[in-house]
Amino acid sequence: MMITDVRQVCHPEAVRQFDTDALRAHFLVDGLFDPGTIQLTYSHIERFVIGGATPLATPLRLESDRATIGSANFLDRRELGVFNIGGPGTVTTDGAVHALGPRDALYVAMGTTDVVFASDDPARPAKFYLLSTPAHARHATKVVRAAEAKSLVLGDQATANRRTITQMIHPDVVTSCQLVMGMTQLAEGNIWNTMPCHVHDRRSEVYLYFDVAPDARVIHLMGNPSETRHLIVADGEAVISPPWSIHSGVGTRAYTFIWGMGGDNIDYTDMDMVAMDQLR
Ligand SMILES: O=C[C@H](O)[C@@H](O)CC(=O)C(=O)O
Ligand SMILES: [Zn+2]
Repeated sequence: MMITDVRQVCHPEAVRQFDTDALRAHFLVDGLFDPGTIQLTYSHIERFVIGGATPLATPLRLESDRATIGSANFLDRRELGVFNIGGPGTVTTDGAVHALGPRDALYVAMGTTDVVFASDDPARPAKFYLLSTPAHARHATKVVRAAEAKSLVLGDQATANRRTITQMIHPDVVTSCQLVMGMTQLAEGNIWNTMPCHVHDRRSEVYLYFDVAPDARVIHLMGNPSETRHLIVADGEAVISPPWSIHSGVGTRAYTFIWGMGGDNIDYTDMDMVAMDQLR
């Protein structure tokens, strides 16, 4: 499988000059859930691979790309987080079948040679969101059900950011090398995700927005706190957040997103809050 979408690292001083098309070309990832395909984007930010697998009647196998990944199997030196945002399906890792219902996740260990995605019903396909980072130790492959993960309810209706944060690939739930992932669901009538916002220069992050109604959008905020930019994001689209960037968003109505991080530590709370008067 050839990975044709490769994103380079951008210096924040360069990003200041980007127009809308350039910002989207560098930081927005769309087309992830093209039915019957696996889509992969390689980012030199944290060497994330961001992907979607949407199997129909034929199961789909995750293959490496020697030129991009540099190893025979995709996970020879990587770990993988899989979140199912579609109908029920299975992920088979080296012959072990893991059933993933809607919103369930799977941590896949480094060194797994064979990963196959399937849908239970092609008429209601599973949609597997994939996020992979380099890894240097093998930890156990583990299914994480949303109901069994760690949940936090944050924010208030008055500030329109009442939301449930479910920490799924998190040190209290599953052991990983550097990958930390979870899901944040906005309560009905709430639209802001993380605001006041933060940066964490030690780690980069990717947001995948979903449960976005066809006629709704999320205005994703990025950039240096004093030099913000925005991306208008539709359902099933992801945004790469460099280490120097804020990552926050406001929807035209409630939505859900999966956040995933890689970098220098796995401490979810390691964030540098940005004071409101620093934002421009
Ligand atoms: O570093 C942590 C991440 O930015 C997210 O987990 C934030 C988030 O889900 C939220 O506030 O709604
Ligand atoms: Zn963050």
